[in-house]
Amino acid sequence: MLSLLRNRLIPIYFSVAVYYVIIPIGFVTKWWLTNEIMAPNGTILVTGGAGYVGSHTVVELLQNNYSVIAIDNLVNCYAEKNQKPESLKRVEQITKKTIVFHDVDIRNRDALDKIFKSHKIDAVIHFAALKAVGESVQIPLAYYQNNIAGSSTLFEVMQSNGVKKVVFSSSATVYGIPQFLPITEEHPTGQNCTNPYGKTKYFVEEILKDVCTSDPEWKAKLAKTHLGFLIT
Ligand SMILES: O=c1ccn([C@@H]2O[C@H](COP(=O)(O)OP(=O)(O)O[C@H]3O[C@H](CO)[C@@H](O)[C@H](O)[C@H]3O)[C@@H](O)[C@H]2O)c(=O)[nH]1
Repeated sequence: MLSLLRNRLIPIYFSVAVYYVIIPIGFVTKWWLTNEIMAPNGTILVTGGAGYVGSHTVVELLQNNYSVIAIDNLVNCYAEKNQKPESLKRVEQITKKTIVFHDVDIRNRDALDKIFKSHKIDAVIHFAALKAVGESVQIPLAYYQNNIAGSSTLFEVMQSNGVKKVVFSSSATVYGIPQFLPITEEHPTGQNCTNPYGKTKYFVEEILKDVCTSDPEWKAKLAKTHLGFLIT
């Protein structure tokens, strides 16, 4: 009797338990972990991905198992001819992962559209912008063209490709001269912007608010940073 149990029944019950209980629990747990606890690891387009904050963000994304497509027009970073920007080469060294990179200007609608059509992009983190306060006073039109027209083109291409999630790298300059301290998310924006750079960030925030109001599928986060630190 004992040997029948040991030799036949226990192995059979054990196999049935593995097949019908343990393996399904494993699959359900994996599904639950990937879908409920961690956000599904999708593909993020990072504009201005070769810049200071952009490249650090790319490191975080890769280390958290997102795939990254970085675009940059190289106006404020170094790259040898036909090569990835130096900052992204270093990100690849740190993370031991590969970044898809396109040398593209966000005002170039056709090039942007091609990127959205050739990759399955889940969301965009938008850093590409001119960002020097003093320079923006001297060449305001360049700032309005790059930062506002560029962002608007990017959002149009996102919309026409059904990508409606964006994190926008704004700036604490949208608060202007603070009306109270510490500044909170309730602090008014755009009232005392002291320079064209800050105004471009304020206008793009307003564009995104209007887009989200017009279409509830759009989700936008406005990250206001100062000297690389997230303020609100
Ligand atoms: O039209 C443009 C303008 C700039 N860039 C690129 O965008 C990146 C911007 O990065 P960087 O100049 O290093 O600025 P950061 O200090 O990283 O600025 C980040 O943080 C600022 C707030 O502190 C935001 O205003 C900026 O949008 C955001 O990129 C650079 O690689 C540029 O080459 C573009 O691709 N297209």
